[in-house]
Amino acid sequence: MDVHVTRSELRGTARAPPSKSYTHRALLAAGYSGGATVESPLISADTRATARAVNAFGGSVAPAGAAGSESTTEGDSDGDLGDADALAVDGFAGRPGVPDDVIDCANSGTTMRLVTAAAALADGVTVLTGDGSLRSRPQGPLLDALGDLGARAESTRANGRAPLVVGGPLAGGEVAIPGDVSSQYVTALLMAGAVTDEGIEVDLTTALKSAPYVDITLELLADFGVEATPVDEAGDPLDGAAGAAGFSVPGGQTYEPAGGSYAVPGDFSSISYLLGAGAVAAEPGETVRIEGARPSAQGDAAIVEIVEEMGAAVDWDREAGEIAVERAALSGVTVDVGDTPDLLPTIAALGAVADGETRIENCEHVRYKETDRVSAMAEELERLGAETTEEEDVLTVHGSESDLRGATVDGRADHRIVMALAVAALAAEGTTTIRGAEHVDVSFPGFFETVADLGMAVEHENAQGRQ
Ligand SMILES: O=C(O)C1=C[C@@H](OP(=O)(O)O)[C@@H](O)[C@H](O)C1
Ligand SMILES: C=C(OP(=O)(O)O)C(=O)O
Repeated sequence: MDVHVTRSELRGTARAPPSKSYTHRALLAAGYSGGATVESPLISADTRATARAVNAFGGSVAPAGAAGSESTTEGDSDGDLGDADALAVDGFAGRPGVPDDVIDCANSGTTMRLVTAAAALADGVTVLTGDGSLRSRPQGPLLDALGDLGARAESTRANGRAPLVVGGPLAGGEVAIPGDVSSQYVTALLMAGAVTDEGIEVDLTTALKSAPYVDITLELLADFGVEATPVDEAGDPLDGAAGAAGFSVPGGQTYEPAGGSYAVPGDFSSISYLLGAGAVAAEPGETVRIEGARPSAQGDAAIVEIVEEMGAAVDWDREAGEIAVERAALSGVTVDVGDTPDLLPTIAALGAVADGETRIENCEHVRYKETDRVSAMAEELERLGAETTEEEDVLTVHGSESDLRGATVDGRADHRIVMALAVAALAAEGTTTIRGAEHVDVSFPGFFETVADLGMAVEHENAQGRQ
């Protein structure tokens, strides 16, 4: 589906969608438990894939309060989760069953990594696959780690990519893994390790990128009563994942959230587009307000400071969970995205609108996402008239040389590229057509409706024409 975005001014209040990262973990943790309710979950294409996996392992995920609250669907289905504001999860109590069918992780890297480690606990074989994008992403280090721990963990094409074949059961042990490809491997091993007999010690062979995502895992595990600890070179405990040399999770633990339920906070990666849109296009003298922005372990909350550093007036009431932003003339910044890869598209889009140079450093791992987001943003922003320079580990957007004008851009079948281009389109002269806009369904299903409510001039085009 194409959308046409015309330069426009925004005002008003939007609500951030719930966090994708927390929702994946909460659904799987509830699956590892005897059962739990997940309040205010994100229901999107990616989190439905995790719900399907929980069902496939013998659990069930269904809207809470729905008649019977039982999944009435086949084991590998996500059922009809609708837009439920709570999900009732029946767990498989630490022992995933052998799925009846292949698990389709669709477009979701988090699902594939977390579910691969869960599959290694089952007494039998699980097959996992996904869409073309997911089948091109690296799984090798996780497969090697599970293999070293004694599980069967193979890529059918022997290229470290899905389809994957995983067989257990895994008892636990000590294993080495690189930290600079994906933090999701560590998250996967910690979540599964808690229900092994022996526990798992993870030694990092390279420094951890995307470390705040492991902090999200540690925070959620603690809320489910599960202990896991980052450690330094000497094996001494650390407060957080930053700078960790490894992680330790004792086995034989039980997942159980206090009060039987877990509430998902708002998503700061999604907030980055709303905040960016406000900074670029709020009506002069007016604010764009974003609700659902309570502090949590999310590294992507850094977008608040980044937008401020670029010159926008931002007021974050942490207790109320509300951010207000006013438009300003933005200037370029230098940002290290080692901890915050998902912010790269947003920062690049803001850099194209800003005056001066925006340097986005430490971004090699951003090439391993739904698409190579470094190249994707460099090329698509150029179509809008921006100048960019791409190095392996750095993306530079030369804002002062940019005079953005509407054009047809390709969302690359990647939700974050689509949303970031929509932010840039707000400042481009005339109308920008974004191809593949439906992919926002991966993390922010109501994105275009939400920004239209704030005043973005947006028209959808499907087979029936413009709407
Ligand atoms: O664990 C998570 O929820 C995620 C971790 C990050 O991936 P990497 O650890 O692969 O960088 C991030 O990019 C992804 O969107 C979500
Ligand atoms: C990379 C992302 O997610 P995943 O790794 O789960 O596909 C993302 O949401 O930007």
